[in-house]
Amino acid sequence: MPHSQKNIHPSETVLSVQNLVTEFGIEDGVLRAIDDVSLEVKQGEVLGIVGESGSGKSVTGYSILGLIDAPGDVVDGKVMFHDTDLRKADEETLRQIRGDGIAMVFQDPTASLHPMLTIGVQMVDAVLAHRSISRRDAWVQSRDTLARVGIPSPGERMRAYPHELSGGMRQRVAIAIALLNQPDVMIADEPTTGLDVTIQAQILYEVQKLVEDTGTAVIWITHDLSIVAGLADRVAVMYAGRIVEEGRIADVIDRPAHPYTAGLLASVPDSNRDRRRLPQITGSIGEAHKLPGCRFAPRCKFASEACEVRPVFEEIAPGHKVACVETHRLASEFAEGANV
Ligand SMILES: Nc1ncnc2c1ncn2[C@@H]1O[C@H](COP(=O)(O)OP(=O)(O)OP(=O)(O)O)[C@@H](O)[C@H]1O
Repeated sequence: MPHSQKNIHPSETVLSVQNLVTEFGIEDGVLRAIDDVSLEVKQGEVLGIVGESGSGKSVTGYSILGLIDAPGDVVDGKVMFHDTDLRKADEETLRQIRGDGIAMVFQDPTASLHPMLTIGVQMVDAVLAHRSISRRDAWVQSRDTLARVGIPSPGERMRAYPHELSGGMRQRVAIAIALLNQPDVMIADEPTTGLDVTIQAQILYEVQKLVEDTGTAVIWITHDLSIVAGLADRVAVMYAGRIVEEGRIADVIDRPAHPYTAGLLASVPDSNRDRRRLPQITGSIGEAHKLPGCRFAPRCKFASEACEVRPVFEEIAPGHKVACVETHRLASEFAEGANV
């Protein structure tokens, strides 16, 4: 079916993650890399997952797809893809769903491309792994998908080897391969990091168009809030393995309710807003995974004794959730700022 003919049902939840916990055995015990993570995406929706290095974004993506290997293990939670519980699915079902139902684009495009095979051969094989169509039709579909992600002269690029393409082109090829079988969900893990900002913007624009045309739901993982600001419908902010804030992108950007989100926003250069009143964050995640209470407390200017208990992740406005007992102090700081 051509992409544009796919029926889009924007209210349909395609992927739902409930209370997911993934741990790694490490030298001095167990690291709970993600701790009670819940999220969902609907058809045609873009969810951004944002947080600094070590916050658990990639582990979330890998856990969804059942790609966590020893010494790691998904120890609790549910991952529902439509009606299939992926944690209970057998290897054959998972293999079919990976690529065909949920596709992942990894941080390093080179890692997912075979250096000795042309782009065309790799794409055609990826189509034929999931579809019984002729090689010629698979070739045409591959070429058209390259064109959709903005690759010029796609027929010629099909005959090229990965090393003959620039980093930006290779990344587009990786995204095209992920989209080849019209997956219901694409999980993209920092796929534009390291690319020139103009090329990043182009790729984001093309992804947005694709989402509109095909209804593919996208989970876009990044440490850069400004990237999801222009791309996502909703955003989940992660810190040391937990989601600390989630909501519609405009709500989170205009009224951040967690001091960590406010700190991330403060680091985004934005000439249209006065960010001087936002609390800057210093330090790093460090040993935060070991804290039983709020893991951000050691870096938070609003921290109090109340933060020694794990904050409840609760709704503060329709569709806007936060895990912070001192969020009112952040809000009053904003209010004071508005009066200056
Ligand atoms: N194979 C592993 N063994 C032990 N710990 C791991 C392993 N993979 C990830 N972790 C730990 O899990 C935590 C979350 O890592 P993750 O890669 O998901 O973070 P991230 O937010 O994606 O960061 P980055 O942007 O650097 O990729 C980190 O503390 C990391 O050290």
